[in-house]
Amino acid sequence: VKSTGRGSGVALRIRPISDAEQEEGATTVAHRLDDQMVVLMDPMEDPDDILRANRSREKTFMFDVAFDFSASQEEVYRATTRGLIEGLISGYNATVFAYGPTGCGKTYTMLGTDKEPGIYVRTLNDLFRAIEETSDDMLYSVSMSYLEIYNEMIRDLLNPSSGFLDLREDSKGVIQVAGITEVSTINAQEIMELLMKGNKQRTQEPTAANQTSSRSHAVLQVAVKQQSRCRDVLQEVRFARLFMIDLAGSERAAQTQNRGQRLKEGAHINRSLLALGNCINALSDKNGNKYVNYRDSKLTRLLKDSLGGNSRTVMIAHISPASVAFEESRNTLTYADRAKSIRTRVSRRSIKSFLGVPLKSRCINSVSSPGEEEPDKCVVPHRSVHQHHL
Ligand SMILES: Nc1ncnc2c1ncn2[C@@H]1O[C@H](COP(=O)(O)OP(=O)(O)OP(=O)(O)O)[C@@H](O)[C@H]1O
Repeated sequence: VKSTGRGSGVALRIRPISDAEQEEGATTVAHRLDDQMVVLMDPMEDPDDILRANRSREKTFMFDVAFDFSASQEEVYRATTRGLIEGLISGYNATVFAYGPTGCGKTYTMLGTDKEPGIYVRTLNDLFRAIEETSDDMLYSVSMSYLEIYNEMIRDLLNPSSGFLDLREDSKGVIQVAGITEVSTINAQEIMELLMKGNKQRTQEPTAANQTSSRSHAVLQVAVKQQSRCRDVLQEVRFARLFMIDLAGSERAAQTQNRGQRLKEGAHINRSLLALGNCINALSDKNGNKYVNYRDSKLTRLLKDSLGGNSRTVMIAHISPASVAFEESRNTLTYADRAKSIRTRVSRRSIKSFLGVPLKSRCINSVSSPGEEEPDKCVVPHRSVHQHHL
């Protein structure tokens, strides 16, 4: 399997067809052709229509890596996320997104089940192992937090009673969630229990498309601080953050027959997804002179340092193989296809310290995003690539 490696990339996962889809009489219209290619067939077009048959019935898409029902959780983890760990413990930020319509397997990929744990736990296990291997020379501290963004409000999934939390910029210019619970356990079983419990706190409501549809974006944040054990030289304290994000369903509000509250949620969900898409679009601009508007949503503000020039970004897009999901699958494939050009320049974020005492300077961010000094001005209109969500 070709891996997204240590860099950025886009993966596509087609989940198994569900019993409900089969009962509806759905056929399979999305197939993985090889390690990278996926084909989607339009179920509405008449296969006997010779004139049109070869023109529009099938569309193929190519990704860094493609999975179908036969892929194990371990395979998906290895090909998409494992390669980010080495960077993380060397001071590079990274972000992994699960994107796709409701019920297509985002939570399955990220959280998974007790028997088939997903990317969260596999990543943390490997991170702790990697840290142990280098702990003779380096001193590490790892902390985790788990939050949701629902209707543009942030809630602590490890302590939901704490109400809505604010984003703040700390003295080093790093965006933090004020008052969030930070956990530093390294026991995998404990972590899984915490995350399962936290996930149950996510705002879920039935939509016509999915009985337990997640209406929020769930964000698992892992912060790694690292310092050389050698105390008699100018030391460097390195910080890096990994965000693993289970996005809310990307489906159109209309498709789920949502009204009132659901529609409002749809608009907010779209606001974050739209802002995310616009940021990715601007970041992937070949000339690098597009303004990246992180301020448009809570999600992109939180991810500012992890999407910019300083980070690796992996998107895992999810689709159903069923004919009944054709429209959504096509929209998702198109969105993911456009996200493919995320190719961020990576630099290491660090602050110097002397004899273990950190200097109170701002973090040195050697690559700044274009236009960053003028956060409220949009210098280039964004391409409207995500209109299918509206
Ligand atoms: N690759 C897979 N293998 C087996 N079962 C899967 C797979 N992907 C998804 N499923 C099952 O499909 C159902 C829906 O998946 P899941 O809850 O992960 O969707 P989702 O995209 O997170 O939806 P939402 O946006 O509503 O939260 C679940 O029962 C899940 O266990």
